[in-house]
Formats: sequence, structure tokens, C-alpha cells
Amino acid sequence: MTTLITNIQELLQVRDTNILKVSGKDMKQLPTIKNAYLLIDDDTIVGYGYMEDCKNIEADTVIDATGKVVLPTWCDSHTHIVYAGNREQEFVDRINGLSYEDIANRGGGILNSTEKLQQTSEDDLFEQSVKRLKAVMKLGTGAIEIKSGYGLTVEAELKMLRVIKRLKQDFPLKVKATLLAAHAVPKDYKDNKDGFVDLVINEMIPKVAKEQLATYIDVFCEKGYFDLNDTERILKAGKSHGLIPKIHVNQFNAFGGIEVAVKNQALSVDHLEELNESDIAMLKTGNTMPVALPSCSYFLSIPYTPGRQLIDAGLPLALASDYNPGSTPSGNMNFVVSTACIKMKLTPEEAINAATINGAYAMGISAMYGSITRGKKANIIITKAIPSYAFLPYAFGDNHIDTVMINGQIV
Ligand SMILES: N=CN[C@@H](CCC(=O)O)C(=O)O
Ligand SMILES: [Zn+2]
Repeated sequence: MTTLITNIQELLQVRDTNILKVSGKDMKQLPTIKNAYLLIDDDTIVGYGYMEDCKNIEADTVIDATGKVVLPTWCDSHTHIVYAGNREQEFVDRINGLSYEDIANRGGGILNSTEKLQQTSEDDLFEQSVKRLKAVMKLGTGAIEIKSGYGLTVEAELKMLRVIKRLKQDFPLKVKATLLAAHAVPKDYKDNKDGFVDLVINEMIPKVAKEQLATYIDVFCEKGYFDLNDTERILKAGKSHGLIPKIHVNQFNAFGGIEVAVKNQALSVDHLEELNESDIAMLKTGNTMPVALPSCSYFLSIPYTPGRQLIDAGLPLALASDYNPGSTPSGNMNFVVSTACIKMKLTPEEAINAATINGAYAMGISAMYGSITRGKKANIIITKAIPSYAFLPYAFGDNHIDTVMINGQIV
């Protein structure tokens, strides 16, 4: 089954060679073809070029994209979309003056979601998550990373990861799973954090690795959660079971977590709202992808990750949603891209690179996702008729998407 998309006003992120990420000044370059065609065979991109060169191409289905922009689907490398219930009361509490930290200190926050998740059946959790997954696919997300971390017991963490596995099996988008057991210290271990870290290392990691329920190991490395020593121990234990590090770090405090991550060859370091010069120098020594989560900064009114500074230092940057019930109850990557331009001063080219190819890198899948490249998966967004691609981040808040194709099928 072949599909030919014709008369594309502009085809974005066209990469003839299969690069895995873009960094520094290269992020300003977004290769495009104006007045283009795109040819898909089943689930694979097989050809593209100028309209004048597509005269002899025949296909089973032809889609006319006159006036429309076509680009790869968003690669959202950081989400927590498997959760139970919501936390809108905490949102109201914050409006009335409490901080995210205050709420966590009185037993709310992550532990609030933990309580809800532990009381929710696996099927119910699956159904709640399906709704969110369907919604983000419609908004152009074609690959997604999903974390555990609201279970905090062996059984509840496994329940979350089994739900992620079902989502992976039942939906066409690419799903990568991460074990984030060290997301918060559960109530039962309130005065025994080391005991909980031991549980993560001795029981959770081996079980999850044996059942192949996750590819990545994550830790919330933050004051009041897990310190540098805990982070190092958990990352090393994960690595010894084949799990690749990818951590939450520098959200509220910068105290050396990035060094631990880079030294353990983390695939990504995520949040980075607080960043100092030594963190940037450390990132320059490795291949770890910095990931910014601007919707989280927006929702919590905390600083934005200094993405401009990271890119100007020659580093790559990825953008992700952080979709979760506490700090980012939104998985809209279009908003993420707009907010990165508006608040972090990324150019539209940089933001689109960050949300496609670099997002794919932060999930370890950029050889097959994140650009319009022959042989890559046919995951594409066709916009409505718009004046130019800069209109996407510019006219924020409106949905500019006409069609989303994942594996060559319209969703
Ligand atoms: N910061 C840690 N974890 C999530 C928020 C979790 C929550 O509040 O439920 C985040 O990435 O923002
Ligand atoms: Zn997160």
C-alpha cells in the first residue's frame, strides 16, 4: 500500500543522511523542500523531492497538501502519562499560595498520585492512560517515553510498567518504558530512605529487567527526594541489569547530579531549570542529551531551562512535555514548541529540531524516527493550510494539525 502526498507547501526536517542528533549552531538549520512530494510504502518513507520530479510516480492513495506543511511527528521523550486520577485541588492550593514543595511536604504531590494509583486496578489505569495517549497522538506525537514512578511498591511499579507494555502493544506509536521507582520516598519508608533505595536496587530493578518491562532507569535527583549517592547507586544497579540511565535533575537545585549522570553515560538529563557553568562544562564532555520541559516551567511558574545558553555553548537540546498530573497536566507538544520559542528564545528551526530528531535521540530511536529520511518510519504531521512553518509556534494555542499519520496510517 503506497501513499503519495503531493503539492506540499514545505516539507520540513528532510535529512538525506541518517544523523542521530543536531547540536549547537546546526540546530538553526532545518532542511526543507518547498513545493514537495512525499512517498510512503506501508509504514516507511521511501521517497521525497520536488513536485516537478513526481510526475511519473503512482500510488494507491494520493493526498493533496496544497498550502500545507508536512513534518515528522513529535518525539516526546519524557512523560508520566500512566497515572490515576488528577490533582486539580493541588493546582488550586498553589494558586492560593502553597508551593509545589509545601504540597509535597504535607504528603501531597507525587505521594498523592501514588495513593490513587495503588487503589486503581490495572484495567482502570490502562483505560485512563489510553484516553491520554489517543489525545496526544491526535496532537501529533508519534513516539513517546513513559515512566513508572507513581507505584513505589514492587507490585504497583510492575502494574504501571505492564500498563505501558499494553499501550505499546495496542497502539501504533513508538513507546519506550522507563523505571522511575526512585521518584519519591514512600510513606512506609519515610524514615528509612536507604531501605527504599535497597528495595529499588535489590528487587525492583532485577524484576523489571528480567521481565523486560523497561529500557531506561530514572531517578528524581533532587533535595528532599534522592541525593547524589542514591542516584549513583541506582544508576549503577540499573546499568548492571542492562537499563540505560535517563534522569530527572536540576529541577529546583543544582548540586552535581548532572556530573553523576554524564559519568554514568546517561542518555538524557531532564528538567535543568537550575543550571550552572560547571553543569554546562560537564555536558560538553559526554553524549548526554539535555531535555527541557517548558510546559512544566509554565505550569509551576519556575524558571525555564536556559536552552539558549545550552545551544549557544554548542550543545544539543531536546524538548519534551513531561505530561504528568502534578507539574504538567498537558501532553501537547505543539504548546511545548511554541513555549520554547516564546519563553526560551529558541528559533522555530531550533524548537522543531529539539522536538523531533533530538527528542528521538533522547529515546534512543533516532535511527528510525525524528526526520524525513528514506527508510525511517512514516510518522508525519500534515498541518492545515498555514502561511509558513513559523506560524506553528507563533499562533500558539490553536490546533494547526489537519492529519497525523503513524506508521503510514492516519490516526
Ligand atoms: N519532578 C518530578 N517528577 C515529575 C512531577 C511529578 C508529580 O508532581 O507528580 C516531573 O518531572 O515534573
Ligand atoms: Zn518528569
